Amino acid sequence: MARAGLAVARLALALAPHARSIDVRVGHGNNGGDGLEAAAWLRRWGKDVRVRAVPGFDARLPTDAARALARARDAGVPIVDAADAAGAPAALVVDALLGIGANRAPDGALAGAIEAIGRDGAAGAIVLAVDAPSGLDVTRGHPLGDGAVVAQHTLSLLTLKPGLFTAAGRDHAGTVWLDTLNCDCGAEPPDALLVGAPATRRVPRRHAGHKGSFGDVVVVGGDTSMSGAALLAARAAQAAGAGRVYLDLLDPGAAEAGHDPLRPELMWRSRWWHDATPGQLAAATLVCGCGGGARITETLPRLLEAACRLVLDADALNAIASDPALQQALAARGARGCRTVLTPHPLEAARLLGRTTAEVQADRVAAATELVRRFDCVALLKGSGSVLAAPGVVPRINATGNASLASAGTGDVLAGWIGGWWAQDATAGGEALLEIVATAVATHGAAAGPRAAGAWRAADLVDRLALGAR
Ligand SMILES: NC(=O)C1=CN([C@@H]2O[C@H](COP(=O)(O)OP(=O)(O)OC[C@H]3O[C@@H](n4cnc5c(N)ncnc54)[C@H](O)[C@@H]3O)[C@@H](O)[C@H]2O)[C@@H](O)CC1
Repeated sequence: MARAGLAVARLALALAPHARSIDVRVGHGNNGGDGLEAAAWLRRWGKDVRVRAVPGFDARLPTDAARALARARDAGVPIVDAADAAGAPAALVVDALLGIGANRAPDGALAGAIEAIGRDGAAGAIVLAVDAPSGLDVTRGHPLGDGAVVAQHTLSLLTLKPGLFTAAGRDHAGTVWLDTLNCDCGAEPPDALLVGAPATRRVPRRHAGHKGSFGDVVVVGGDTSMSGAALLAARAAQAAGAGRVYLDLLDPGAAEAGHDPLRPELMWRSRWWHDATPGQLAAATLVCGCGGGARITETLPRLLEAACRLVLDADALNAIASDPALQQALAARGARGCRTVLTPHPLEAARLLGRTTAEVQADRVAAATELVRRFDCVALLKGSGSVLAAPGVVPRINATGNASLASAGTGDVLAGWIGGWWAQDATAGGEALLEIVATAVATHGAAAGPRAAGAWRAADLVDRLALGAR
């Protein structure tokens, strides 16, 4: 706790070196103890620090935290009631109300203190949460009650927690920092791992390569009035570096157009899904479902049967969710050595699992893992902090991207982008396939830029991805 408090105080100083006045909001557990230790350090360093504690906190403090309280008092830190609003507003607020011990909806004085931090933040204070924003379920990433602290920074102690990175977690945690406090936590198996930025391509583009060396992608989708979704996926597959990209539009009217004037490199096919030989189906990487509408359903029995590498998105997932025979066909693919990547958003995942979207969002890692268990696939559950799961592998959480990607078509771009990467590394399965998808998701999110500013038009996003892929 002493080390944790020092780490919090150091980060507070680094984040807000200008801050003269600092409020430390303290609860009745060890998280409060960390806050008290930090308050003592900041006071020793000459800051105007106040502890605002929930009523009766001192009677309930665990032993270490009670010692921290004594140290804060010895350092001269004033300790006032959480509801006491006297004094100038603080420039920095340290949230040490509840940490990983939070296990139910805060109420009473604790809920009031969480609201007060919200008001401080709205008034311009920097909010630094100790270990977890108070009131957040740090495993699953959602508030336990009506509200949880919204911090600009969270200092995670010992380990990172999945709920800081997925569901609503990112909106509450802000920038996440880690201090392991010099403890070796490596012995415990992780619940999930963060996706890291790829250093290099797994498969280099050799000088002696040609277009046939970098894989074929076939995009099957684009029912009436939705051909744009399939076009975006095809353009993204090409931007990823696939050697040849084919577009099989299901809307006969749109297919007649025969080419994409902005990307004439794309090759248009009609009913390829029906006419391709088993060898062609086995050789290509299929991206199926983007804007697929009702017509996608008739393609699925053949593609599930014969396509060796299949990315299933959007309407393909909806069609499978409503048809037990297709579900069986999907689940049987793995045993034949056929690989599948599912890319559902939470509603599509809910349909596949026969649950509500809220149930999926309540535990995103569990939902992705369940998709893998049922369908023997790699599952990518999209949304803030996309979760990736594959058989026998620790799930991953992607930390790139932001709400500028919340616009129509960016999911189609992602499906094609994944297909384009996979086509170049066609033998990958298992963990290697998970890494390919992780890389694709991380780069797709990173292309959004560091902050959510406005919204990306999906076609612009493809151009940005293409630049980054070179
Ligand atoms: N080895 C460790 O576990 C370390 C723990 N540290 C600190 O200790 C914290 C965990 O401390 P605690 O386990 O004491 O838990 P907290 O301080 O997070 O919460 C205190 C207690 O409040 C109760 N509680 C949970 N939800 C509540 C609610 N809604 N309303 C009222 N009471 C509620 C729980 O019984 C919990 O034990 C960490 O987050 C971290 O800040 C650090 O000092 C580093 C080392």
